[in-house]
Amino acid sequence: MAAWCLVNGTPAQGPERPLGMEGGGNLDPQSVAKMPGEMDKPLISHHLVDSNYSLAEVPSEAPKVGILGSGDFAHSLATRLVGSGFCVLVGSRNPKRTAGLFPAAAQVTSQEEAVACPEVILVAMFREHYSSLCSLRDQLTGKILVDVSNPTEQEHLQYHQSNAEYLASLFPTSTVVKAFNVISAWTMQSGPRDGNRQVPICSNHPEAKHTISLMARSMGFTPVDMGSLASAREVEAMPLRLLPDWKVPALLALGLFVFFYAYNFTRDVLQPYVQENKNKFYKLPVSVVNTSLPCVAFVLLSLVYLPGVLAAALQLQRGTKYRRFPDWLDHWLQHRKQIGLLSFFCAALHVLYSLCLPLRRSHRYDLVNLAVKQVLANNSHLWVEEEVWRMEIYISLGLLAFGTLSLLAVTSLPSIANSLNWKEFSFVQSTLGFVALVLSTLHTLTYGWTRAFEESRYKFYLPPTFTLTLLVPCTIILAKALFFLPCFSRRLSKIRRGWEKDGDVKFTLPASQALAQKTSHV
Ligand SMILES: Cc1cc2nc3c(=O)[nH]c(=O)nc-3n(C[C@H](O)[C@H](O)[C@H](O)COP(=O)(O)OP(=O)(O)OC[C@H]3O[C@@H](n4cnc5c(N)ncnc54)[C@H](O)[C@@H]3O)c2cc1C
Ligand SMILES: NC(=O)C1=CN([C@@H]2O[C@H](COP(=O)(O)OP(=O)(O)OC[C@H]3O[C@@H](n4cnc5c(N)ncnc54)[C@H](OP(=O)(O)O)[C@@H]3O)[C@@H](O)[C@H]2O)C=CC1
Ligand code: HEM
Ligand SMILES: [Cu+2]
Ligand SMILES: [Fe+3]
Repeated sequence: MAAWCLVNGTPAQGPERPLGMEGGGNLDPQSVAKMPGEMDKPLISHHLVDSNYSLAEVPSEAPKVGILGSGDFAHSLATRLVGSGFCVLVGSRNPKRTAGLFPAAAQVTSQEEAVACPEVILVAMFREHYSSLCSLRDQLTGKILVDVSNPTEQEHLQYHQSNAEYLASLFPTSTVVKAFNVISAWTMQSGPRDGNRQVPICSNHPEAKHTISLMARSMGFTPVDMGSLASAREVEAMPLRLLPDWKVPALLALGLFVFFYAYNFTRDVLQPYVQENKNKFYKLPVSVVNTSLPCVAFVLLSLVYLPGVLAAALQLQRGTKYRRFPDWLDHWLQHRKQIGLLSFFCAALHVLYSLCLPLRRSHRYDLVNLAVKQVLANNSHLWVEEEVWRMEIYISLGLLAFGTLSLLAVTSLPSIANSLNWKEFSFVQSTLGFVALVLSTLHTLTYGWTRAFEESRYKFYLPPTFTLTLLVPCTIILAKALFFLPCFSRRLSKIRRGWEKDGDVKFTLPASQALAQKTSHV
């Protein structure tokens, strides 16, 4: 379109073209040639570092960028851009008042002056004030306008047109690019420390998008192409979402905690109070929490491995892998990472709480009281062999389970996950994760021992808490064992290689591969 042709009057010189500044002729070839490789070095461009200039004396050949607005975000943008070697012009309705707030190198002037020279203008204002810029329309013709705005949740619902598209409709002769809205003023000012913050960018003009991508890159961000300006609404919704993938798993964990806490409160505090008139309220902060947390961790861990079993069962029953799983299962499969990490978090808290159990004063009083009782009863040696073994074993199994879970948690860090190949990652996540589930189950079983069968353990007719948690994991372990039987495992591996029960394709596996499949999957 015409607007864009004006900006990019000269033909492209290759992918590392400078920031669309060639039109103005104020281009520094050296700094441009270095740009992509300089990301890991300080972001101040060479002439600012090497010279004895004060920052106020920016060489005139630095690429020029205009900013409209003098608020918080404008200030952060100006600071970052000056630090990245740009010549910044800030356009304010009241330059005298605001000039003192900006770095000396940024020139604060009237709006008209700020947009006269630069080819790129960042609009750091709120949507409702865009229309006040209409008097600048002629001067903005052919220039790139960058919309950095974030709508509030209410605005996002109220307007069907994104802020960027609205800006584009006000300035049909300019090119509008959506960028930088996901970055907070703080990050913008301090700079991304790991040089890895992503900035989604979209525009209807590929050249303008490319220009702003290079600009983002030289500011230390990683541009992500989001396509045309029609995506702006989606890009504007991004900062409105609060940890979207974590919402359901976190609510699930919270719900389980509330349930188990109420259950344990009823059994361990309410029942003694009501039926035996004993005051056990001291158990609320540590004891009841440490009976609830491990149950949450254990249930969440089994919920990580249950959907895999359900998926396999469904495939076996349907006799094909070419039918979509139901939505709930699909969604569940996709949230296993979050559920698993929450399980790890609860398990880690359980470990810390468990280690602190003997530190409590209540525990010391219990010990002393027991000792006094022993003395009065004239018992010199208290040692129940079975109890000793039970505890040694369940503690050890708990430690092993937690160690294995830690491995899973570590490999889910992106830096570690990226260094593993697919097979290694799935060995840790799928195989070791299942081992962790088995170890946790054994830990819980040895902790529970015969208590599930003792009538005195049923408070208010409620069974001991751990019995509630065992059903799902035991089902999973049984199902996995079942799928390991040759008749099921052979059928499952055939299905996963594309065989269909009712299909025309007859599929047979080479014997050696059938064996490998059997051991790798279930
Ligand atoms: C502390 C912790 C951290 C975790 N971190 C991560 C993480 O970073 N990333 C992550 O993804 N998960 C993570 N998880 C979740 C979990 O470890 C993984 O999802 C794990 O791979 C699940 O293993 P699985 O054996 O149940 O399922 P999978 O091996 O994924 O298999 C699930 C099901 O998918 C189907 N399937 C498998 N292969 C095929 C095929 N070729 N064709 C068709 N269908 C197939 C089958 O029905 C199978 O049963 C974490 C868990 C924990 C506890
Ligand atoms: N703060 C942040 O962390 C982030 C902000 N953003 C976006 O950046 C934009 C600016 O945000 P922010 O800097 O925080 O807001 P501020 O309120 O601090 O700044 C807005 C600026 O707009 C200018 N302006 C121009 N015309 C008008 C007008 N008619 N009425 C009022 N002000 C006008 C003002 O500058 P002057 O008086 O000099 O003309 C004012 O300083 C918003 O769209 C926001 O969504 C995006 C990402 C992060
Ligand atoms: C270092 C590792 C661990 C240690 C030292 C440990 C220790 C303990 C202790 C001391 C108890 C008894 C709590 C009480 O007296 O109320 C217990 C119970 C339990 N633990 Fe662990 N544990 C560990 C790891 C785990 C892990 C990884 C899980 C599962 C994810 C787990 C699940 C449970 C469960 C379900 C109970 C039964 C809770 C109840 O019903 O009272 N533990 N553990
Ligand atoms: Cu054009
Ligand atoms: Fe979701």
